[in-house]
Amino acid sequence: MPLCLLSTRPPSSLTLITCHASPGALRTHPSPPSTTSLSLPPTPPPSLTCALHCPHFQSCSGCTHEFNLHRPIIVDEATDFFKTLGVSDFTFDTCRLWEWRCRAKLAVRGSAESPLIGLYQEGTHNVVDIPQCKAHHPNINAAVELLRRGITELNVEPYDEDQGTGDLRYVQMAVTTYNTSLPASERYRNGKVQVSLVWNSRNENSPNSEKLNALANFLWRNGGPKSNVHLIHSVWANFQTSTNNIIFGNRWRHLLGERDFWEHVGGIDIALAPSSFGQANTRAFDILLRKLQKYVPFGASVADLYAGAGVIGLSLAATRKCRSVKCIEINKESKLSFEKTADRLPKIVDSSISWHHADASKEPLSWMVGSDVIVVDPPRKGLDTSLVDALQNIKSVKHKAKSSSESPHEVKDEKRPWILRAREDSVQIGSKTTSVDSQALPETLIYISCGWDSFKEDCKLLLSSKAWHLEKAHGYNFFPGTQSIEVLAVFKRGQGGLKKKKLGKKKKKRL
Ligand SMILES: C[S@@+](CC[C@H](N)C(=O)[O-])C[C@H]1O[C@@H](n2cnc3c(N)ncnc32)[C@H](O)[C@@H]1O
Repeated sequence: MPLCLLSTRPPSSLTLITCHASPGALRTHPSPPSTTSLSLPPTPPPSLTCALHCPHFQSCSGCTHEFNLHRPIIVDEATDFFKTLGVSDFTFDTCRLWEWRCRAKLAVRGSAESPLIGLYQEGTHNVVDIPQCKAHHPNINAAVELLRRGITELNVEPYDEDQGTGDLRYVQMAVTTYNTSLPASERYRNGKVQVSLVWNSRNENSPNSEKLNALANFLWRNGGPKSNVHLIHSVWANFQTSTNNIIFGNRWRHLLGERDFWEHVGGIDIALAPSSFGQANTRAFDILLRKLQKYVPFGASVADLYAGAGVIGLSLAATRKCRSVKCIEINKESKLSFEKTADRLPKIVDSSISWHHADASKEPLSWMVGSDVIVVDPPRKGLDTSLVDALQNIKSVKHKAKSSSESPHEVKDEKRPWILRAREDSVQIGSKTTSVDSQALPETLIYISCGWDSFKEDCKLLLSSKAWHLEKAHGYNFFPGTQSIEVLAVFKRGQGGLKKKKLGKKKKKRL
């Protein structure tokens, strides 16, 4: 009997919705338990075919609903929301339902004899072990089991939050599914795991670093290329001694395996350092990127705000032959990954590409003016207020920009420290002389959101200003098992609906 049937939680919806999961999504689900009965069991209702079937559902906080994974209830709300705003063709892509998570940050607690590696129980700091997590890529679960063995055999003490003692605090597991020596159909299943051990010490010279090296060697010996099952891509250490809730410290060390971690999404090879933001659902992100590309005109100039390692901007540079791409990101650690990715773009890409270490909320207009398309992909809390303000007042920018032929970030006698810092940490790739109309205002705003509530607020604010209207919206099942969806919304400048109505009236008069 599937474990979900033992659950005391009611199904999240009593209505049975037809399962629209693509065959690819369903194929990856573990086969149902074999039966000794000669007669075939009745076909399960769709809610069960698309159910989580995870033994940790009751205790783990990672998933919040276990039925109808293909269609979180929030999709109905999103469909209605967009309809009231004039977009009646909102689409929702089901994506992969199980084993979708290629990036996980897990707490390590308990004892060396009995380690707990997993997520906190809802509302507590008690860690729940999740060895059979159904959301994880299977090789994350396998690497977690290997780590568990290593901790026990080498007597590595997990972190004790109350005392501030112990060695291993967290582990980040990131899977690369890009291995060109395998046929494409086998790459996902054979993903390799980059393991980052978050170690409770200042640096690699601290007294407990021998244990760190021993643990890294254990993982490499038993999961590296010379082991029976090659599972581990590389091992990294991050050093963190702070008592707050921030997982990573500032110091990273590459210990074993390949230094560079490559993935292939949005038509390009991307490098991702463990310190840089990476999307957890690689395959769903690829589907979203391919849709996004269709909304960017060929040859456009693009500003990619909240850019991380610049994956979106660089994918657009390559696939839409953009005139220029400007990526703005607050995390300095993403710069190196951006440079590596930009270096591997096809040689025919002839855009002016730059990455800026900057806070997008400071003088946001200066990043927008001169671009045809703005892409924003903020964290869950949504856009910074100053950015919403700037987008709302975009029309009034024209004459301000006219007073200077250069963007504020280019001014020669600049004294503002954050702009000077941003300049120092910036990277320019390709020619800077590409002709960009420095006074042009963006015509398209593409908003990618992982926070539905904040998106709704930002969306209402943008539309209320009448500076933008909503043209299209798509949803993606980035986090099956939860009520979160990823949204791709396309806004166009001005009041499209009103214009159309006026146009309609004129036509009628002529008739
Ligand atoms: C959801 S991630 C998106 C990253 C990237 N677009 C991608 O898909 O890989 C949000 C990014 O915004 C960055 N960020 C957060 N606040 C920021 C700010 N005020 N200015 C610039 N970047 C910011 C974070 O460091 C993170 O890399």
